[in-house]
Amino acid sequence: MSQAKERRHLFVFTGPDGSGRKTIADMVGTTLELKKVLSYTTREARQGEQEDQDYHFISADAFRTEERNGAFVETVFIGGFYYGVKKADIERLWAEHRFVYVILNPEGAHLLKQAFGDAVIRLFLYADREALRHRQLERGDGVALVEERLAHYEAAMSYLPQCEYAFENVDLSHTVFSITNVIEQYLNRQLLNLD
Ligand SMILES: Nc1ncnc2c1ncn2[C@@H]1O[C@H](COP(=O)(O)OP(=O)(O)OP(=O)(O)O)[C@@H](O)[C@H]1O
Ligand SMILES: Nc1nc2c(ncn2[C@@H]2O[C@H](COP(=O)(O)O)[C@@H](O)[C@H]2O)c(=O)[nH]1
Repeated sequence: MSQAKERRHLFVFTGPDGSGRKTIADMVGTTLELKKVLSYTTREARQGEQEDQDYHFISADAFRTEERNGAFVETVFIGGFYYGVKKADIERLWAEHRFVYVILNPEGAHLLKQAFGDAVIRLFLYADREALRHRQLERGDGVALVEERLAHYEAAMSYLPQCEYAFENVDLSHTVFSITNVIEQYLNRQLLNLD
């Protein structure tokens, strides 16, 4: 079997907080039947979030133990909580599905790129600061939380040039359509290689 037939990809949806990563990743993932790699976090589930669907919610003690055991390929500490992705989860999904996706901040995207190289395709989503403020306030996030997230806006935006693709998320359907087309090219390449 040629190497091309074995090619696996991890699509990383990244960008500033509130840029539409979760909404778009899950819409594209559902359309293309991609499997999602779930992060572990020590924060509480928010209203509407579900265990094993949005995150694996675990205690800080359990997180630290797993971290000591080397389970995580990357971890971050944000707003007083730990977040991380387990290497074994990626490998397990890759064993059955060659195309999987994950939603991370730019720091996590960078670390996954370092860990998995060409297998990682970073899709950077963004919109202007005012649009992000408006969208987060509209969904009911508190002013303080929104402003705290926006304080990291410029730092997150500075990661855009390093990503394989960038999309300004103005019209949601248009963004989903554009990203679906990009990922489909990887799926089609895979099919061609199997001929
Ligand atoms: N193009 C768009 N136009 C208007 N609203 C949008 C658009 N894209 C996403 N949204 C809305 O913006 C909000 C933030 O989107 P989402 O939660 O997907 O972002 P995120 O990058 O995952 O950020 P966070 O981690 O803060 O949730 C949601 O309410 C979502 O419905
Ligand atoms: N580097 C990582 N970043 C992660 C991970 N899981 C989520 N995130 C990012 O953290 C912030 C906060 O998320 P929230 O759901 O609490 O609002 C956001 O930017 C996420 O994309 C992870 O495992 N590693």
